[in-house]
Amino acid sequence: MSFQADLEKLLGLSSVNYKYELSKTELFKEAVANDRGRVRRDGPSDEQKAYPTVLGVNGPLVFYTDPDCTGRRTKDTYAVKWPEVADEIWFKADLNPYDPEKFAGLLKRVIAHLNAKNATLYVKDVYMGSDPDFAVPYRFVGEYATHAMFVHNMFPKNLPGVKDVDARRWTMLNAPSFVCEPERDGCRAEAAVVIDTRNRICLVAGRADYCGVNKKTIFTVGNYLLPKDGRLSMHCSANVGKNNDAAILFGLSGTGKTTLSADASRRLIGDDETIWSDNGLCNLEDGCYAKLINLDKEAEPVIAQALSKPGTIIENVPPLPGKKMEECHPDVLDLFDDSIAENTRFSYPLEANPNVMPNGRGPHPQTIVLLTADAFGVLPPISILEPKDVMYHFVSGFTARVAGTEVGVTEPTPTFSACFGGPFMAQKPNVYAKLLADKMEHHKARCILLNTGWSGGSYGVGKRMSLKITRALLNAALNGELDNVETEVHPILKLKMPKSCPGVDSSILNPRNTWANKDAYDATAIKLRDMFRDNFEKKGFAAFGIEPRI
Ligand SMILES: Nc1ncnc2c1ncn2[C@@H]1O[C@H](COP(=O)(O)OP(=O)(O)O)[C@@H](O)[C@H]1O
Ligand SMILES: C=C(OP(=O)(O)O)C(=O)O
Ligand SMILES: [Mn+2]
Repeated sequence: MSFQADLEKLLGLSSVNYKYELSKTELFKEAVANDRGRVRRDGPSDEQKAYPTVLGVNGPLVFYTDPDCTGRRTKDTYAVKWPEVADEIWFKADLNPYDPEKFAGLLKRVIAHLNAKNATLYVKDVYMGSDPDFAVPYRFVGEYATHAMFVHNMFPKNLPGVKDVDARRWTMLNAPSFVCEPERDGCRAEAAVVIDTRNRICLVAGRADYCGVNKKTIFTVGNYLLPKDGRLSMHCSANVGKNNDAAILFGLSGTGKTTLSADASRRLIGDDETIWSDNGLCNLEDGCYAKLINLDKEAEPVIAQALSKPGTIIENVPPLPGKKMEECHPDVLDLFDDSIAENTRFSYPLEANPNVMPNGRGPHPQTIVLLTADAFGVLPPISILEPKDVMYHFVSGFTARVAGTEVGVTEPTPTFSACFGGPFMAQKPNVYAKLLADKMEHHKARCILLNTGWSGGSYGVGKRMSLKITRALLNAALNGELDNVETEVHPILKLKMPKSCPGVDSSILNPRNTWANKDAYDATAIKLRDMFRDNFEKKGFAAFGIEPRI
Protein backbone atom coordinates (compact mmCIF):
# COMPACT_ATOMS: atom_id res chain seq x y z
CA MET A 1 0.00 0.00 0.00
CA SER A 2 1.30 3.50 -0.75
CA PHE A 3 2.18 5.53 2.29
CA GLN A 4 -0.62 8.02 1.45
CA ALA A 5 -3.24 5.26 1.28
CA ASP A 6 -1.85 3.78 4.47
CA LEU A 7 -2.07 7.11 6.31
CA GLU A 8 -5.54 7.76 4.98
CA LYS A 9 -6.67 4.35 6.20
CA LEU A 10 -4.94 4.52 9.58
CA LEU A 11 -5.60 8.14 10.45
CA GLY A 12 -8.05 9.59 7.92
CA LEU A 13 -5.55 12.16 6.69
CA SER A 14 -7.05 13.09 3.31
CA SER A 15 -6.32 16.68 2.40
CA VAL A 16 -2.78 17.24 3.53
CA ASN A 17 0.37 17.88 1.53
CA TYR A 18 3.02 15.24 2.15
CA LYS A 19 6.75 15.71 1.80
CA TYR A 20 7.95 12.13 1.80
CA GLU A 21 11.52 11.07 2.51
CA LEU A 22 13.11 14.44 1.74
CA SER A 23 16.89 14.39 1.89
CA LYS A 24 18.54 15.99 4.89
CA THR A 25 19.56 18.97 2.74
CA GLU A 26 15.95 19.46 1.65
CA LEU A 27 14.66 19.09 5.20
CA PHE A 28 17.25 21.55 6.34
CA LYS A 29 16.04 24.16 3.84
CA GLU A 30 12.41 23.51 4.72
CA ALA A 31 13.17 23.83 8.43
CA VAL A 32 14.92 27.16 7.95
CA ALA A 33 12.12 28.48 5.75
CA ASN A 34 9.11 27.18 7.64
CA ASP A 35 9.57 25.88 11.14
CA ARG A 36 9.96 29.25 12.78
CA GLY A 37 6.56 30.17 14.14
CA ARG A 38 4.79 28.72 11.11
CA VAL A 39 2.62 26.32 12.97
CA ARG A 40 2.52 28.10 16.28
CA ARG A 41 -0.84 29.16 17.55
CA ASP A 42 0.06 32.71 18.37
CA GLY A 43 3.07 33.35 16.22
CA PRO A 44 6.68 33.35 17.25
CA SER A 45 7.37 34.14 20.86
CA ASP A 46 9.82 36.88 21.79
CA GLU A 47 12.55 34.30 22.20
CA GLN A 48 11.92 32.93 18.75
CA LYS A 49 11.95 36.43 17.25
CA ALA A 50 15.31 36.97 18.85
CA TYR A 51 16.63 33.59 17.73
CA PRO A 52 15.13 32.57 14.42
CA THR A 53 15.64 29.00 13.28
CA VAL A 54 18.42 29.40 10.77
CA LEU A 55 21.68 28.14 9.56
CA GLY A 56 24.57 28.50 7.15
CA VAL A 57 25.48 26.11 4.39
CA ASN A 58 27.19 23.20 6.07
CA GLY A 59 26.72 24.02 9.69
CA PRO A 60 24.18 22.72 12.14
CA LEU A 61 20.47 23.40 11.98
CA VAL A 62 19.79 25.50 15.05
CA PHE A 63 16.30 24.93 16.39
CA TYR A 64 14.46 26.73 19.16
CA THR A 65 11.60 24.87 20.77
CA ASP A 66 8.58 26.47 22.29
CA PRO A 67 10.05 28.24 25.35
CA ASP A 68 7.81 26.16 27.65
CA CYS A 69 8.85 22.93 26.07
CA THR A 70 12.60 22.59 26.38
CA GLY A 71 12.30 19.05 27.75
CA ARG A 72 9.83 16.18 27.92
CA ARG A 73 6.33 16.87 29.27
CA THR A 74 6.23 13.80 31.50
CA LYS A 75 2.93 14.67 33.19
CA ASP A 76 1.32 14.94 29.77
CA THR A 77 2.53 11.56 28.53
CA TYR A 78 -0.08 8.82 28.30
CA ALA A 79 -0.89 5.35 27.01
CA VAL A 80 -4.46 4.54 25.99
CA LYS A 81 -5.99 2.29 28.61
CA TRP A 82 -7.39 -0.36 26.28
CA PRO A 83 -8.81 -3.31 28.24
CA GLU A 84 -6.21 -5.72 26.83
CA VAL A 85 -3.31 -3.66 28.23
CA ALA A 86 -4.95 -2.27 31.37
CA ASP A 87 -3.06 -4.71 33.61
CA GLU A 88 0.06 -5.03 31.51
CA ILE A 89 1.10 -1.40 31.10
CA TRP A 90 2.76 0.26 34.07
CA PHE A 91 0.55 3.34 34.41
CA LYS A 92 1.99 5.98 36.69
CA ALA A 93 2.54 9.74 37.09
CA ASP A 94 4.84 9.87 34.06
CA LEU A 95 2.87 7.42 31.90
CA ASN A 96 -0.78 8.19 32.57
CA PRO A 97 -3.84 6.24 31.41
CA TYR A 98 -5.85 7.82 28.56
CA ASP A 99 -9.52 6.99 28.23
CA PRO A 100 -10.03 5.12 24.91
CA GLU A 101 -13.12 7.11 23.89
CA LYS A 102 -11.51 10.41 24.73
CA PHE A 103 -8.47 9.38 22.73
CA ALA A 104 -10.60 8.53 19.68
CA GLY A 105 -12.14 12.01 19.96
CA LEU A 106 -8.78 13.72 20.35
CA LEU A 107 -7.26 11.92 17.38
CA LYS A 108 -10.28 12.83 15.24
CA ARG A 109 -9.93 16.48 16.19
CA VAL A 110 -6.21 16.52 15.39
CA ILE A 111 -6.85 14.94 11.99
CA ALA A 112 -9.71 17.37 11.24
CA HIS A 113 -7.42 20.25 12.19
CA LEU A 114 -4.64 19.06 9.86
CA ASN A 115 -7.06 18.35 7.00
CA ALA A 116 -8.74 21.75 7.44
CA LYS A 117 -5.50 23.66 7.24
CA ASN A 118 -4.16 21.55 4.36
CA ALA A 119 -1.15 20.90 6.52
CA THR A 120 2.25 20.14 5.06
CA LEU A 121 3.45 16.94 6.71
CA TYR A 122 6.97 15.55 6.56
CA VAL A 123 7.19 11.77 6.46
CA LYS A 124 10.22 9.64 7.32
CA ASP A 125 10.36 5.86 7.36
CA VAL A 126 13.01 4.54 9.73
CA TYR A 127 13.51 1.66 12.17
CA MET A 128 13.92 1.46 15.88
CA GLY A 129 16.88 -0.94 16.17
CA SER A 130 19.40 -2.07 13.61
CA ASP A 131 18.97 -5.83 14.06
CA PRO A 132 16.43 -6.98 11.44
CA ASP A 133 15.40 -9.79 13.83
CA PHE A 134 13.49 -7.33 15.98
CA ALA A 135 13.75 -3.82 14.44
CA VAL A 136 10.43 -1.99 14.76
CA PRO A 137 9.38 -0.04 11.64
CA TYR A 138 8.80 3.56 12.69
CA ARG A 139 7.02 6.09 10.45
CA PHE A 140 7.33 9.70 11.52
CA VAL A 141 4.64 12.09 10.23
CA GLY A 142 4.84 15.65 11.46
CA GLU A 143 4.52 19.35 10.83
CA TYR A 144 8.14 20.29 11.53
CA ALA A 145 10.90 19.53 9.04
CA THR A 146 13.29 19.82 12.00
CA HIS A 147 11.64 16.83 13.66
CA ALA A 148 11.82 14.81 10.45
CA MET A 149 15.51 15.66 10.19
CA PHE A 150 15.98 14.69 13.84
CA VAL A 151 14.34 11.32 13.19
CA HIS A 152 16.56 10.86 10.14
CA ASN A 153 19.66 11.61 12.26
CA MET A 154 18.66 9.43 15.15
CA PHE A 155 17.29 6.18 13.69
CA PRO A 156 18.51 3.39 11.41
CA LYS A 157 17.30 3.64 7.83
CA ASN A 158 17.20 1.29 4.85
CA LEU A 159 17.57 -1.81 6.96
CA PRO A 160 17.41 -4.94 4.81
CA GLY A 161 15.76 -8.13 6.03
CA VAL A 162 13.02 -6.74 8.28
CA LYS A 163 9.89 -8.88 7.98
CA ASP A 164 6.23 -7.76 7.89
CA VAL A 165 7.12 -4.09 7.77
CA ASP A 166 3.58 -2.90 6.97
CA ALA A 167 1.92 -5.09 9.57
CA ARG A 168 4.37 -4.15 12.34
CA ARG A 169 4.79 -0.45 11.65
CA TRP A 170 4.30 2.19 14.34
CA THR A 171 3.24 5.63 13.17
CA MET A 172 3.90 8.87 15.00
CA LEU A 173 1.72 11.87 14.22
CA ASN A 174 3.33 15.04 15.55
CA ALA A 175 1.12 18.13 15.33
CA PRO A 176 2.47 21.08 17.33
CA SER A 177 -0.07 23.52 15.78
CA PHE A 178 -2.97 21.73 17.45
CA VAL A 179 -4.21 22.94 20.81
CA CYS A 180 -5.71 20.36 23.17
CA GLU A 181 -8.73 21.35 25.22
CA PRO A 182 -8.35 19.42 28.49
CA GLU A 183 -12.09 19.29 29.35
CA ARG A 184 -13.15 18.05 25.99
CA ASP A 185 -10.08 15.95 25.15
CA GLY A 186 -9.61 14.31 28.53
CA CYS A 187 -6.03 15.43 29.04
CA ARG A 188 -4.34 17.69 31.57
CA ALA A 189 -2.95 20.53 29.47
CA GLU A 190 -2.89 22.02 25.99
CA ALA A 191 -0.51 19.31 24.80
CA ALA A 192 -0.53 15.54 25.13
CA VAL A 193 1.76 12.72 24.05
CA VAL A 194 -0.25 9.50 23.74
CA ILE A 195 0.72 5.92 22.90
CA ASP A 196 -2.02 3.76 21.37
CA THR A 197 -0.92 0.11 21.48
CA ARG A 198 -4.03 -1.19 19.70
CA ASN A 199 -3.53 0.87 16.53
CA ARG A 200 0.23 1.31 16.84
CA ILE A 201 0.02 5.10 16.90
CA CYS A 202 1.97 7.69 18.88
CA LEU A 203 0.23 11.05 18.91
CA VAL A 204 1.95 14.29 19.82
CA ALA A 205 -0.92 16.76 19.96
CA GLY A 206 0.01 20.34 20.76
CA ARG A 207 3.11 22.15 21.81
CA ALA A 208 5.54 19.46 22.83
CA ASP A 209 8.19 20.24 20.25
CA TYR A 210 11.35 19.26 22.18
CA CYS A 211 13.08 17.02 19.62
CA GLY A 212 13.65 14.28 22.21
CA VAL A 213 9.92 13.48 22.28
CA ASN A 214 10.31 11.92 18.83
CA LYS A 215 12.71 9.31 20.19
CA LYS A 216 11.71 8.79 23.81
CA THR A 217 8.07 8.12 22.86
CA ILE A 218 8.99 5.37 20.44
CA PHE A 219 11.48 3.92 22.97
CA THR A 220 8.61 3.60 25.40
CA VAL A 221 6.91 1.55 22.69
CA GLY A 222 10.10 -0.53 22.32
CA ASN A 223 10.21 -1.09 26.06
CA TYR A 224 6.64 -2.33 25.84
CA LEU A 225 7.14 -4.65 22.85
CA LEU A 226 10.62 -6.13 23.02
CA PRO A 227 10.58 -7.82 26.45
CA LYS A 228 7.62 -9.88 25.23
CA ASP A 229 10.15 -11.85 23.14
CA GLY A 230 12.72 -12.09 25.91
CA ARG A 231 14.74 -9.11 24.72
CA LEU A 232 15.85 -6.76 27.44
CA SER A 233 15.36 -3.16 26.42
CA MET A 234 17.42 -0.85 28.58
CA HIS A 235 17.80 2.88 29.18
CA CYS A 236 21.55 2.69 28.88
CA SER A 237 24.49 3.59 26.68
CA ALA A 238 26.98 0.97 25.51
CA ASN A 239 30.49 0.81 24.11
CA VAL A 240 33.22 -1.72 23.37
CA GLY A 241 36.91 -1.72 24.34
CA LYS A 242 39.96 -2.86 22.39
CA ASN A 243 39.59 -6.45 23.60
CA ASN A 244 36.01 -6.65 22.33
CA ASP A 245 34.89 -6.11 25.92
CA ALA A 246 31.49 -4.44 25.97
CA ALA A 247 30.05 -2.30 28.76
CA ILE A 248 26.58 -0.94 29.39
CA LEU A 249 25.92 2.23 31.41
CA PHE A 250 22.45 2.63 32.89
CA GLY A 251 21.41 6.02 34.23
CA LEU A 252 18.69 8.60 34.48
CA SER A 253 18.95 11.83 32.53
CA GLY A 254 22.04 13.85 33.45
CA THR A 255 23.97 11.02 35.08
CA GLY A 256 26.48 10.59 32.22
CA LYS A 257 25.31 7.89 29.77
CA THR A 258 26.11 10.02 26.74
CA THR A 259 29.22 11.72 28.11
CA LEU A 260 30.92 8.60 29.46
CA SER A 261 30.07 6.34 26.51
CA ALA A 262 31.77 8.84 24.17
CA ASP A 263 35.32 7.66 24.84
CA ALA A 264 37.99 7.90 22.14
CA SER A 265 39.53 4.61 23.30
CA ARG A 266 36.30 2.62 23.01
CA ARG A 267 33.92 2.10 20.11
CA LEU A 268 30.40 3.36 20.67
CA ILE A 269 27.33 1.16 20.32
CA GLY A 270 24.84 3.81 21.41
CA ASP A 271 24.29 6.56 23.96
CA ASP A 272 20.74 6.01 25.24
CA GLU A 273 18.68 2.88 24.45
CA THR A 274 20.18 -0.55 24.02
CA ILE A 275 18.77 -4.03 23.57
CA TRP A 276 20.39 -7.05 25.22
CA SER A 277 19.22 -10.16 23.43
CA ASP A 278 20.70 -13.61 22.78
CA ASN A 279 22.62 -11.94 19.91
CA GLY A 280 24.40 -9.57 22.32
CA LEU A 281 23.92 -5.81 22.43
CA CYS A 282 22.19 -3.67 19.83
CA ASN A 283 21.60 0.04 19.65
CA LEU A 284 18.05 1.20 18.94
CA GLU A 285 19.36 4.37 17.32
CA ASP A 286 21.70 5.66 14.67
CA GLY A 287 22.60 8.94 16.30
CA CYS A 288 23.42 10.62 19.61
CA TYR A 289 21.61 13.33 21.52
CA ALA A 290 24.13 15.03 23.78
CA LYS A 291 23.70 17.84 26.27
CA LEU A 292 25.63 20.94 25.27
CA ILE A 293 25.43 23.04 28.39
CA ASN A 294 28.96 23.97 29.56
CA LEU A 295 30.53 21.48 27.15
CA ASP A 296 34.22 21.25 28.01
CA LYS A 297 35.80 20.60 24.64
CA GLU A 298 38.96 19.17 26.17
CA ALA A 299 37.20 16.83 28.58
CA GLU A 300 34.64 15.77 25.97
CA PRO A 301 36.60 15.65 22.68
CA VAL A 302 34.38 13.06 20.97
CA ILE A 303 31.24 15.17 21.34
CA ALA A 304 33.15 18.40 20.60
CA GLN A 305 34.55 17.10 17.30
CA ALA A 306 31.05 16.14 16.13
CA LEU A 307 30.04 19.79 16.50
CA SER A 308 31.95 20.70 13.37
CA LYS A 309 30.36 17.93 11.26
CA PRO A 310 27.58 18.70 8.76
CA GLY A 311 23.96 17.70 9.21
CA THR A 312 23.65 18.10 12.95
CA ILE A 313 20.84 19.77 14.94
CA ILE A 314 21.47 22.07 17.86
CA GLU A 315 18.55 22.83 20.15
CA ASN A 316 17.98 25.89 22.33
CA VAL A 317 21.56 27.21 22.38
CA PRO A 318 21.59 31.02 22.01
CA PRO A 319 24.18 32.86 19.90
CA LEU A 320 27.06 34.65 21.62
CA PRO A 321 26.30 38.33 22.33
CA GLY A 322 26.64 40.38 19.16
CA LYS A 323 26.73 37.32 16.88
CA LYS A 324 24.12 36.83 14.22
CA MET A 325 22.67 33.40 13.71
CA GLU A 326 22.93 33.92 9.95
CA GLU A 327 26.70 33.42 10.31
CA CYS A 328 25.74 30.16 11.81
CA HIS A 329 28.70 28.09 12.68
CA PRO A 330 29.04 26.26 16.00
CA ASP A 331 31.54 28.94 17.07
CA VAL A 332 28.86 31.65 17.17
CA LEU A 333 26.89 29.70 19.78
CA ASP A 334 27.24 30.27 23.49
CA LEU A 335 27.47 26.79 24.95
CA PHE A 336 27.50 28.27 28.45
CA ASP A 337 24.24 30.21 28.07
CA ASP A 338 21.39 28.51 29.90
CA SER A 339 18.98 31.42 29.46
CA ILE A 340 16.65 29.35 27.25
CA ALA A 341 17.25 26.00 28.89
CA GLU A 342 19.64 24.03 31.04
CA ASN A 343 18.77 21.10 28.78
CA THR A 344 20.43 22.41 25.60
CA ARG A 345 20.94 19.59 23.09
CA PHE A 346 22.90 18.43 20.09
CA SER A 347 21.73 15.66 17.76
CA TYR A 348 24.32 14.11 15.49
CA PRO A 349 24.32 11.01 13.32
CA LEU A 350 26.62 8.23 14.49
CA GLU A 351 28.65 8.76 11.33
CA ALA A 352 29.87 12.02 12.93
CA ASN A 353 31.77 9.84 15.42
CA PRO A 354 34.70 8.04 13.76
CA ASN A 355 34.80 5.38 16.45
CA VAL A 356 31.59 3.37 16.38
CA MET A 357 30.66 -0.32 16.19
CA PRO A 358 29.38 -1.43 12.80
CA ASN A 359 25.57 -1.73 12.66
CA GLY A 360 25.25 -0.56 16.26
CA ARG A 361 25.94 -4.03 17.60
CA GLY A 362 28.33 -5.57 20.05
CA PRO A 363 28.96 -8.66 22.18
CA HIS A 364 27.37 -9.47 25.55
CA PRO A 365 28.56 -6.97 28.16
CA GLN A 366 31.42 -7.81 30.50
CA THR A 367 30.71 -4.79 32.69
CA ILE A 368 27.43 -3.36 33.91
CA VAL A 369 27.64 0.20 35.18
CA LEU A 370 24.85 1.82 37.17
CA LEU A 371 25.27 5.59 37.01
CA THR A 372 23.94 7.95 39.61
CA ALA A 373 24.60 11.66 40.12
CA ASP A 374 24.19 11.98 43.87
CA ALA A 375 23.81 15.66 44.73
CA PHE A 376 23.69 14.69 48.44
CA GLY A 377 27.36 13.80 47.97
CA VAL A 378 27.18 10.73 50.21
CA LEU A 379 27.42 7.79 47.80
CA PRO A 380 30.95 6.52 47.17
CA PRO A 381 32.49 7.58 43.85
CA ILE A 382 32.59 3.90 42.92
CA SER A 383 31.13 0.78 44.57
CA ILE A 384 31.54 -2.84 43.58
CA LEU A 385 28.20 -4.62 43.36
CA GLU A 386 27.16 -8.22 43.83
CA PRO A 387 24.35 -9.40 41.52
CA LYS A 388 21.81 -8.93 44.35
CA ASP A 389 22.98 -5.34 44.83
CA VAL A 390 22.57 -4.75 41.12
CA MET A 391 18.96 -5.90 41.22
CA TYR A 392 18.29 -3.72 44.26
CA HIS A 393 19.85 -0.61 42.73
CA PHE A 394 18.35 -1.36 39.31
CA VAL A 395 14.79 -1.29 40.62
CA SER A 396 15.56 1.61 42.98
CA GLY A 397 16.97 3.73 40.12
CA PHE A 398 18.30 6.51 42.33
CA THR A 399 19.75 9.81 41.34
CA ALA A 400 19.59 13.21 43.05
CA ARG A 401 19.81 16.40 41.14
CA VAL A 402 20.22 19.96 42.20
CA ALA A 403 16.86 21.48 42.96
CA GLY A 404 17.21 24.27 40.45
CA THR A 405 19.49 26.99 39.28
CA GLU A 406 18.02 29.73 41.46
CA VAL A 407 20.29 31.42 43.94
CA GLY A 408 19.95 29.99 47.41
CA VAL A 409 18.50 26.64 46.40
CA THR A 410 20.80 24.16 48.02
CA GLU A 411 18.67 21.12 48.73
CA PRO A 412 19.12 18.22 46.27
CA THR A 413 16.00 16.61 44.79
CA PRO A 414 16.03 12.83 45.09
CA THR A 415 14.60 10.78 42.24
CA PHE A 416 13.85 7.07 42.39
CA SER A 417 12.98 5.95 38.89
CA ALA A 418 12.80 2.18 38.41
CA CYS A 419 15.19 0.59 35.92
CA PHE A 420 16.90 3.99 35.66
CA GLY A 421 14.21 5.11 33.23
CA GLY A 422 10.77 4.90 34.85
CA PRO A 423 8.94 7.17 32.41
CA PHE A 424 9.96 4.97 29.47
CA MET A 425 9.33 1.61 31.12
CA ALA A 426 5.90 0.73 29.73
CA GLN A 427 5.82 -2.62 31.49
CA LYS A 428 6.24 -3.15 35.20
CA PRO A 429 9.80 -3.05 36.59
CA ASN A 430 9.83 -6.76 37.49
CA VAL A 431 9.67 -7.63 33.77
CA TYR A 432 12.99 -5.89 33.12
CA ALA A 433 14.51 -6.91 36.46
CA LYS A 434 13.87 -10.60 35.75
CA LEU A 435 15.44 -10.38 32.29
CA LEU A 436 18.46 -8.54 33.69
CA ALA A 437 18.93 -11.08 36.49
CA ASP A 438 18.82 -13.97 34.00
CA LYS A 439 21.27 -12.35 31.61
CA MET A 440 23.68 -11.34 34.37
CA GLU A 441 23.64 -14.84 35.79
CA HIS A 442 24.29 -16.35 32.37
CA HIS A 443 27.01 -13.95 31.23
CA LYS A 444 28.73 -13.31 34.58
CA ALA A 445 29.33 -9.61 34.07
CA ARG A 446 31.09 -7.49 36.68
CA CYS A 447 28.99 -4.65 38.11
CA ILE A 448 29.71 -1.25 39.57
CA LEU A 449 27.77 1.72 40.86
CA LEU A 450 29.45 4.91 39.64
CA ASN A 451 28.56 8.19 41.32
CA THR A 452 29.08 11.06 38.87
CA GLY A 453 27.60 13.49 41.40
CA TRP A 454 28.94 15.47 44.30
CA SER A 455 31.96 14.97 46.53
CA GLY A 456 33.24 16.91 49.55
CA GLY A 457 29.72 17.83 50.66
CA SER A 458 26.22 18.06 49.25
CA TYR A 459 25.35 20.39 46.40
CA GLY A 460 26.18 23.94 47.49
CA VAL A 461 29.11 22.82 49.67
CA GLY A 462 30.92 20.13 47.72
CA LYS A 463 31.72 19.98 44.02
CA ARG A 464 30.65 17.70 41.21
CA MET A 465 33.12 14.87 40.65
CA SER A 466 35.50 15.82 37.84
CA LEU A 467 35.12 13.96 34.59
CA LYS A 468 38.81 13.07 34.90
CA ILE A 469 38.22 11.19 38.15
CA THR A 470 35.01 9.57 36.94
CA ARG A 471 36.72 8.35 33.79
CA ALA A 472 39.72 7.02 35.76
CA LEU A 473 37.38 5.07 38.07
CA LEU A 474 35.35 3.77 35.15
CA ASN A 475 38.41 2.74 33.14
CA ALA A 476 39.91 0.91 36.11
CA ALA A 477 36.68 -1.07 36.48
CA LEU A 478 36.44 -1.78 32.75
CA ASN A 479 40.05 -3.01 32.66
CA GLY A 480 39.42 -5.40 35.52
CA GLU A 481 41.78 -3.49 37.81
CA LEU A 482 39.19 -3.43 40.60
CA ASP A 483 38.23 -7.11 40.31
CA ASN A 484 40.39 -8.25 43.20
CA VAL A 485 41.07 -5.01 44.98
CA GLU A 486 40.80 -4.71 48.75
CA THR A 487 37.47 -3.19 49.76
CA GLU A 488 35.65 -1.84 52.80
CA VAL A 489 31.91 -1.84 53.37
CA HIS A 490 30.12 1.47 53.87
CA PRO A 491 28.59 1.15 57.36
CA ILE A 492 25.35 2.97 56.50
CA LEU A 493 24.83 2.40 52.79
CA LYS A 494 26.29 -1.15 52.79
CA LEU A 495 28.23 -0.54 49.60
CA LYS A 496 31.58 -2.20 48.89
CA MET A 497 34.14 0.57 48.30
CA PRO A 498 37.59 -0.16 46.81
CA LYS A 499 40.44 1.03 49.05
CA SER A 500 42.58 1.97 46.07
CA CYS A 501 42.20 2.61 42.37
CA PRO A 502 44.93 3.28 39.78
CA GLY A 503 45.15 6.97 38.87
CA VAL A 504 42.85 8.10 41.68
CA ASP A 505 43.72 9.57 45.09
CA SER A 506 42.60 6.80 47.48
CA SER A 507 41.45 9.30 50.09
CA ILE A 508 38.37 10.19 48.02
CA LEU A 509 37.16 6.60 47.67
CA ASN A 510 35.41 6.71 51.02
CA PRO A 511 33.18 9.79 50.67
CA ARG A 512 33.16 10.46 54.43
CA ASN A 513 36.85 11.43 54.15
CA THR A 514 35.97 14.24 51.74
CA TRP A 515 33.50 15.97 54.07
CA ALA A 516 34.85 18.51 56.58
CA ASN A 517 31.87 17.88 58.86
CA LYS A 518 31.68 14.13 59.59
CA ASP A 519 28.49 14.40 61.62
CA ALA A 520 26.79 16.14 58.71
CA TYR A 521 28.03 13.34 56.45
CA ASP A 522 26.62 10.62 58.68
CA ALA A 523 23.29 12.42 59.06
CA THR A 524 22.98 12.91 55.29
CA ALA A 525 23.92 9.28 54.60
CA ILE A 526 21.27 8.12 57.06
CA LYS A 527 18.72 10.42 55.41
CA LEU A 528 19.55 8.92 52.01
CA ARG A 529 19.46 5.36 53.40
CA ASP A 530 15.96 6.03 54.74
CA MET A 531 14.86 7.38 51.38
CA PHE A 532 16.04 4.16 49.73
CA ARG A 533 14.16 2.10 52.34
CA ASP A 534 10.96 4.13 51.97
CA ASN A 535 11.07 3.84 48.21
CA PHE A 536 11.61 0.07 48.38
CA GLU A 537 8.66 -0.30 50.78
CA LYS A 538 6.36 2.03 48.90
CA LYS A 539 6.94 0.37 45.52
CA GLY A 540 6.57 -3.11 46.98
CA PHE A 541 9.75 -4.45 45.39
CA ALA A 542 9.98 -7.32 47.87
CA ALA A 543 6.98 -8.87 46.08
CA PHE A 544 9.13 -9.10 42.94
CA GLY A 545 11.65 -11.24 44.80
CA ILE A 546 14.15 -8.39 45.11
CA GLU A 547 16.12 -8.39 48.36
CA PRO A 548 16.50 -5.15 50.28
CA ARG A 549 20.23 -4.38 50.42
CA ILE A 550 20.46 -1.13 52.35
N1 LIG B 1 31.87 13.37 36.59
C1 LIG B 1 30.99 13.49 35.62
N2 LIG B 1 30.56 12.40 34.95
C2 LIG B 1 29.64 12.50 33.97
N3 LIG B 1 29.09 13.67 33.56
C3 LIG B 1 29.51 14.80 34.17
C4 LIG B 1 30.45 14.76 35.23
N4 LIG B 1 30.65 16.01 35.65
C5 LIG B 1 29.87 16.81 34.91
N5 LIG B 1 29.17 16.09 34.00
C6 LIG B 1 28.18 16.66 33.06
O1 LIG B 1 26.92 16.08 33.37
C7 LIG B 1 26.16 15.88 32.20
C8 LIG B 1 25.84 14.41 32.04
O2 LIG B 1 24.87 14.33 31.04
P1 LIG B 1 24.75 13.21 29.93
O3 LIG B 1 26.05 12.57 29.65
O4 LIG B 1 24.01 13.83 28.79
O5 LIG B 1 23.82 12.19 30.71
P2 LIG B 1 22.67 11.25 30.18
O6 LIG B 1 23.02 10.87 28.78
O7 LIG B 1 22.70 10.12 31.14
O8 LIG B 1 21.42 12.08 30.26
C9 LIG B 1 27.00 16.38 31.03
O9 LIG B 1 26.63 17.71 30.76
C10 LIG B 1 28.43 16.31 31.60
O10 LIG B 1 29.30 17.24 31.02
C1 LIG C 1 16.85 12.73 25.66
C2 LIG C 1 16.76 12.40 26.89
O1 LIG C 1 17.62 11.48 27.44
P1 LIG C 1 18.94 11.63 28.31
O2 LIG C 1 18.80 12.90 29.10
O3 LIG C 1 18.95 10.41 29.13
O4 LIG C 1 20.09 11.72 27.35
C3 LIG C 1 15.65 12.90 27.70
O5 LIG C 1 15.52 12.44 28.85
O6 LIG C 1 14.86 13.73 27.21
MN1 LIG D 1 22.01 11.02 26.93
